[in-house]
Amino acid sequence: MTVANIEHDRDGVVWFTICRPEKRNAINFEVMDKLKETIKLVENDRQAKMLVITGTGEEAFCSGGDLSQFQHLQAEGAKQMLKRMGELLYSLLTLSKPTVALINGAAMGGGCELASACDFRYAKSGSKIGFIQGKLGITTGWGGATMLFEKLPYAQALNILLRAERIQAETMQAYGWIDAVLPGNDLREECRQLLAPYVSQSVAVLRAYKLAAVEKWKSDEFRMRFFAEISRCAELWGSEEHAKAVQAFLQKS
Ligand SMILES: CC[C@@H](C(=O)O)C(=O)SCCNC(=O)CCNC(=O)[C@H](O)C(C)(C)COP(=O)(O)OP(=O)(O)OC[C@H]1O[C@@H](n2cnc3c(N)ncnc32)[C@H](O)[C@@H]1OP(=O)(O)O
Repeated sequence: MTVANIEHDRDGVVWFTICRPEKRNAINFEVMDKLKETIKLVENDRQAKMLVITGTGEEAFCSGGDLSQFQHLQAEGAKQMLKRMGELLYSLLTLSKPTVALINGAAMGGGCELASACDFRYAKSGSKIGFIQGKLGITTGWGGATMLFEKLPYAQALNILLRAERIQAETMQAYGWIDAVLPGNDLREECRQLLAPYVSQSVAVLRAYKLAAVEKWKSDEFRMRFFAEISRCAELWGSEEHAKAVQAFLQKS
């Protein structure tokens, strides 16, 4: 069974849908491979104008890293996993076409980092958003804090990270992280309507603006900060606090 679907629509939008509703669309290594393939495709396909990332089902957009798979990783394995997804989110952040996270339900942990790498975040009303890493005894491990500090006012970003709470989409819109809250009766159609003015532009125009926007993130200094965050998370991964929090979550659910 496929872990993610890749669809092209007639407007030039590529839809990447994580298909693991039974794990609330958690990201495992197979999802990473599919995401890598999709980012490359959108970057190189002359017909592709935009990328939308979403999840299957009503409950979750993405619940972050697959704890059932990643809990067994030793220090070096965890570091490699975090760096591998970090590279992917860095290439998503700096992609030369506009990107959207269509948040169809809860976004937790790394799910928030995936969404933070996108240019726009549209959420179904009532979705819960949680940069909850602090409560798991870790920090954002895929570059999420670095991206948050780029995209939100400093105190707002720090507030979200330090609280590590589940926050309603409507509140995250007031904080500036969500760009549009949608009713969600037909979420994809509601998203398509928001994208219509963008996809009426040529690929060349969309690409030129996107390149202007992401140039600042291509410096060595930015990459250094992005991957230093990942190394700090890797150091916390093997802590007793993290192991206990993951065990508690997996046993409860
Ligand atoms: C690795 C990178 C790191 C980072 O950089 O941030 C991370 O991402 S750490 C992971 C952070 N995520 C979490 O802590 C898990 C968050 N999940 C939840 O809070 C909830 O599952 C939900 C997303 C709010 C959905 O709640 P609900 O609809 O009530 O579903 P359940 O909680 O009952 O879960 C159903 C089912 O799915 C399994 N599940 C959910 N999330 C994960 C996950 N991240 N990894 C693995 N499995 C996950 C859960 O265990 C249940 O399984 P079963 O009991 O077998 O049905």
